[in-house]
Amino acid sequence: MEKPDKLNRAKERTVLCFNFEHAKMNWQRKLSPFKWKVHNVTTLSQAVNLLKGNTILVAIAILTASTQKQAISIIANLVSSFPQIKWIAYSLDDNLKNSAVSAKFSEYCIDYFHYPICIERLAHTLGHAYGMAQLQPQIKAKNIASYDTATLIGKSNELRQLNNHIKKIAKVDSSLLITGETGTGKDLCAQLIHQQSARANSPLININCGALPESLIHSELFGHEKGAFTGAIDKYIGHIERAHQGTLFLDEIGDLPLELQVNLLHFLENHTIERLGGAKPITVDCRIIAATHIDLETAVVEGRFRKDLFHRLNILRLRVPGLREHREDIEAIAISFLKPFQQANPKLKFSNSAIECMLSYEWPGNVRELKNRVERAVVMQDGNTISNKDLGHHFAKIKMPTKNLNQQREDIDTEILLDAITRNNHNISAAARDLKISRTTFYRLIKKCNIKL
Ligand SMILES: Nc1ncnc2c1ncn2[C@@H]1O[C@H](COP(=O)(O)OP(=O)(O)OP(=O)(O)O)[C@@H](O)[C@H]1O
Repeated sequence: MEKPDKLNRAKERTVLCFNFEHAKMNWQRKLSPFKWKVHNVTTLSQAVNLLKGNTILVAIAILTASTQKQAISIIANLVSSFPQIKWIAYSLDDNLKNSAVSAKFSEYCIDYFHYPICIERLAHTLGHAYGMAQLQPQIKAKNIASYDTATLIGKSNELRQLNNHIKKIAKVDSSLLITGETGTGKDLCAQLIHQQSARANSPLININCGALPESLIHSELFGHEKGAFTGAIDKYIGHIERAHQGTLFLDEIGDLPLELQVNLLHFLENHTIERLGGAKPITVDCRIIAATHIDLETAVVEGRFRKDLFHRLNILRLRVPGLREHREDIEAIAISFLKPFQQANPKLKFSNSAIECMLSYEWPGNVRELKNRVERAVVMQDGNTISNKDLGHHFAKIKMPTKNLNQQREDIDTEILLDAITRNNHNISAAARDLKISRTTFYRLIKKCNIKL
């Protein structure tokens, strides 16, 4: 077994932790004594973005009986695109019930654990998997283009305009503020701007200001020197410094505590930072993109956000529309979210009722909600067709609009006309005679029912 003390001098290794359960588990704390750096992801696109930018050789999938089907489908996709990765499955249930699906795990995973886990054994398996993966010849990830999630799907005027603005904004280096409701695609826009900019070959560092614990946020952003505070056993390079020559994306900027807003403003004005406990300023050259789903102008008026920082960030502005503002893109976006799952099951599709429900829903959680609902529906559906019920409780209750009398009459007329046309080998005069109506009336009805001859 690998003992933490023996690993003190070992190089830190990286493991991807795909948490299908969104369960709160501090894997970093559990595995750091064994010199593992843990990257947590909960969605396919997060995993792909991470794997595209990092050499990761081992991954753990955390699942339960209810998420195993979704998990195996996603792992199968990731294995075909990133074959270098050795997967280990960890079930939070004591056993996986669906034997057909669980058998698949032996195809894709080198080991399987179930709750409760022995962390030393897991660390041993991870070390073994890492060593095995390193012995493989360098395999280049394939099919990555098909996973290139940094694309805004949609042909509506709103998205066309958004893409145009992105192109223009990518050409310049000024600070940018992206606004829009939660889940609209602000993060995706920041990725696109970075990719299309002259800084594309340098890092895009993404910080969620709302997700960092307040006690850590200063050292996470600005870094610290060894011994700067109790527990600072090593020097730590902060996120801002790591964005040197690239782009720094400050998500949920409205959540940044006021005292750190001062430090950030200082950086924006001087392009220098000081690590905690450090004496000398360090110059950092990076483009700043900030995003918020709250109204920063109101936050300024209410004293929750510094006016001077707001003006520094708000040099360029990009508003991402809510999904209900570009409904015509819903179907195409939903189909794009189904694509990764169609690699495992090519017959998978949406029913007409599912599409109609998606088109009429308000989408308060925007594209992210659509994505989550599609992933959920893939797990819930029984055959190959996703129904409105599979999309969630709310969708099961949506009553499909009933057709009015005229529409129903038109349906019946269409059926009768088509039947007569087929019976009479497409001879319109004969079909009209058959129905005891004139040719003119027949043609009028064909036009009314929109039948293409
Ligand atoms: N037009 C689009 N086409 C395809 N995928 C999209 C589109 N817009 C958003 N997405 C996807 O929707 C998900 C949510 O988008 P994103 O994380 O960028 O939203 P956000 O506005 O930054 O959310 P938050 O405010 O919560 O940070 C992501 O997986 C993103 O790739």
